[in-house]
Amino acid sequence: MTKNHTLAFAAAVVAAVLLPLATSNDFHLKIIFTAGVYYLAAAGLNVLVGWSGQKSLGHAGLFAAGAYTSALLTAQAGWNAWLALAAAAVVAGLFGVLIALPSLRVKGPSLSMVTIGFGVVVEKVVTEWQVPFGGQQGIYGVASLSWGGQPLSMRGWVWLVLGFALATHLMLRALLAGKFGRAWQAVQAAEVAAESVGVNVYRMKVLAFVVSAVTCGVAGALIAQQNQYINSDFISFNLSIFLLLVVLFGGPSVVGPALGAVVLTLLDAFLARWPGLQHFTYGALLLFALYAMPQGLSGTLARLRKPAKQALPEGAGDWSPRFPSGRDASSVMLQAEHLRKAYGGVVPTHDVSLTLKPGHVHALIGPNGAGKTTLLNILSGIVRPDGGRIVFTGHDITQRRASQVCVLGIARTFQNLKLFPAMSVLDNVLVGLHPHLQAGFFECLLSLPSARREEDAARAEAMSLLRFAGLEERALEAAGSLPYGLQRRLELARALATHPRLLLLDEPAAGLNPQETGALTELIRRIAAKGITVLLIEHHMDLVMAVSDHVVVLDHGQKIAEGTPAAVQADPRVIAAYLGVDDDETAPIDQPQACAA
Ligand SMILES: Nc1ncnc2c1ncn2[C@@H]1O[C@H](COP(=O)(O)OP(=O)(O)OP(=O)(O)O)[C@@H](O)[C@H]1O
Repeated sequence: MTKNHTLAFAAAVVAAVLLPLATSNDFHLKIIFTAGVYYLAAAGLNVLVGWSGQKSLGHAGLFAAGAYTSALLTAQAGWNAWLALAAAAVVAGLFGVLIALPSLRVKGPSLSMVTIGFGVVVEKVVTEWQVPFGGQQGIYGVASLSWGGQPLSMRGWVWLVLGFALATHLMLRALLAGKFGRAWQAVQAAEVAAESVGVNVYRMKVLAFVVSAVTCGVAGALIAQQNQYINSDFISFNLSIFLLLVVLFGGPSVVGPALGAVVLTLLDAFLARWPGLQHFTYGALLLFALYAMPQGLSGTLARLRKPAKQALPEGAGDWSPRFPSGRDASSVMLQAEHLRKAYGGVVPTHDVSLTLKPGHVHALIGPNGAGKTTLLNILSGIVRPDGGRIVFTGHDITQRRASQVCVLGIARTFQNLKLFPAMSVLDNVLVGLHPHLQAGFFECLLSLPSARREEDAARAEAMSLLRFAGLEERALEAAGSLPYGLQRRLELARALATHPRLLLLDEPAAGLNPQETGALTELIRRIAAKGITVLLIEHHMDLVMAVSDHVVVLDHGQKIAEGTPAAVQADPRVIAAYLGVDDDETAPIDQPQACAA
């Protein structure tokens, strides 16, 4: 924790202790309690919506799962109220898994649709089913939490919920500041890029959903136990919208849900006298938050504050790859055989075979539309081939997903940059280290010393890598604010952070000026000298000729030539493919511009 955060947190603890003592009016205490409960629900939902970028419109259903679990277990099965509260968290989490597993497999608005459906079904079930949910009358006799054998007073409830809120804040803050928070942000910014640096996007989305389900379930259970009663009036579609509004209005920072919960609970209490106005106001606020404050109230306030000057983290000596290959012309690092990919009538990969040797720099060239990027996508697991086989360091990776391919040691960059632009340069590189960080979910949530040590070591390593790539001074800047040439360099550094054995570069010099291209050539040479095998797609022939040991030429999805740069340069089939002329009309490729896209 920084000094500022420690002070702010200490102030919040003091306020949480004193605030309930400032009033004995039960109505006022209930408002504070309600704000605390909404904060709990929204804090988890913020992980899903604000951090991982998934929208849910049915979290009232998960609120209900927690509320009815605690109600049924205490009122009908006679469970201890504290145990029932824990069970509510578990049951809501299980519902979260059940919803997330199928709905997060597909892209687009499917999660929103499934969650709307879930919310509506839950509302109908608890309204219509007399047994066990008591129909519209609901369930009476829900046991209140007790302390020292006595049910909690209203003031006791407020202390309890504020204590839960502060603990939740601390845990989520620790979780979001580390590898999980970065991975969720990466998923939100560019799923394909996140997957290509070893983040299992699907698993991260499911995890975010489960976190949101658990906090919503606890919030629901607290409402049922404090009221000692629950019915379907608590669980309407409006609640789902309200929770989403708290998150969007508060903003996606760690304190956003707290700001949103306080402001909107007060507004809700104020507008209670005019129910007709309530929904109109929420709709208007939602529109206002979306259009005028895309970063929510917390983002707007943060922009007004002068940013604190941060010191650059220390590096950890010279950067070196963990799995350097010796240069060996007689062994094979990657063998691709008879690869094929068709998109309808277009066949960008047609029976392509390829051998990559450890420690070598291979180049893949060919005219526009020859199928180079498609081949790179297949090798990196982003596109599944229709036929053929790829064996990499003894593993058949033909049908593996990109994150698994990355974990085995293949990293890549993209023709069209895919950085995480709102994240810092340092965090972009730290996402690249994700597959090598061992700390588990609970270690990060509880900020255990093992997780903190690993995080410190990761930062030091990322700084060393940034120094290697010439980006050290830019470490704390937003990646999207770097000049284009440095963004390309950063994407390369992020790929290196995954500690690849094989680095795939898709047109790394695209859009660079001659000086930047020269610097990039130098960087690729240094990477190769460190023992990392490279496969490079490039249209800049001078770069290809300067760094490659071996060149493969594609045309119309087929391999038409391969060999040393000099041999390929003089090959009449290659010249014909580039110039689109007959073999006997061709001259050797000696002008870089002749091949430039
Ligand atoms: N997802 C897709 N759906 C349909 N067609 C595709 C898809 N991806 C690639 N193609 C087509 O496959 C062909 C090869 O594309 P690819 O991007 O692999 O070529 P390239 O050699 O990398 O070209 P460039 O040098 O211009 O980047 C093109 O005709 C392209 O339109």
